[in-house]
Amino acid sequence: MEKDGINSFGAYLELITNRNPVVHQITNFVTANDCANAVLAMGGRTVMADYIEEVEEITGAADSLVLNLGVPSEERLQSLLLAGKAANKKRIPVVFDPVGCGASSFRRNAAKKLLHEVEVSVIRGNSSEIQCLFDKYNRMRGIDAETKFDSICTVRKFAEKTHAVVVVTGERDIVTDGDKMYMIENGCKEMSLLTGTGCICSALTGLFLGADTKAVYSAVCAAACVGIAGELSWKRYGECGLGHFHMGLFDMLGNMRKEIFEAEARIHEI
Ligand SMILES: Nc1ncnc2c1ncn2[C@@H]1O[C@H](COP(=O)(O)OP(=O)(O)OP(=O)(O)O)[C@@H](O)[C@H]1O
Ligand SMILES: Cc1ncsc1CCO
Repeated sequence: MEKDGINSFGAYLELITNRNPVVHQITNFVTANDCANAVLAMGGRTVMADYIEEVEEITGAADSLVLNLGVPSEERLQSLLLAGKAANKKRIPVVFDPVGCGASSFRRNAAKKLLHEVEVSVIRGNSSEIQCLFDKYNRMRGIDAETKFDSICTVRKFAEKTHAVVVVTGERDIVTDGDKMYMIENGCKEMSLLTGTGCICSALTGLFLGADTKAVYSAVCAAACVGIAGELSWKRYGECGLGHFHMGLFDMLGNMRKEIFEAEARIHEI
């Protein structure tokens, strides 16, 4: 496992269990429960609120904010913007998950507006979503990734342009802050049979950020944790079926310790 510049992943896991950061997530009804339980399993706390009258106050009391575009509406977009701006004012780190951002012009415009008005620390999406955000491709039929995003240079440029850490998940996850670039090889193909593993990755990025971990390491740790949990759960429960595999993810996230992480993580600086 590559460790240059990453002093101790174990320490980042311990930061979470010592601090129990509160992650405010404005997310979608498809995956909200999984995102909440993933954060709890790893030792964090979470709150989900999107009513315009309370969203800034609740953001202000959190350690990090995750903005997920999964089921957008005009009202929810207002909430995302208000929360994002409240977080920026208090220097609370923000993760943006542009779920299905190419699926409609409303989502595309919403994602653009959000990136324009809110300073985000990390953007995490699948290859189609990141492609769409970078204006390389504007066409997408659904929510999940369809095409391979293989231009490492484009991801790096996107990070430079947005001053955010950019994460592209998929068979291999790519994380860059525009300078350093990491590849995470954890995960298994069966993870795409469950909806929400990407949303969980974004939620856990918020968790590491909320424990004061540097953005690029937060993103690397979160991607590796989800991938490891997926692999271990499939190994243990795959033969039972997708339901057990799904629940097993939370068992494995809950059991994630420094030793397991360091034995299982396949992280390379590229
Ligand atoms: N073919 C694969 N092989 C290994 N890991 C995979 C594969 N496909 C997805 N993953 C893993 O699944 C997780 C989610 O990645 P993915 O790119 O599928 O997110 P997503 O499309 O945004 O998901 P969702 O929208 O369902 O939340 C990541 O940890 C990723 O590494
Ligand atoms: C399937 C789906 N539709 C809106 S959000 C979501 C979960 C994947 O992010």
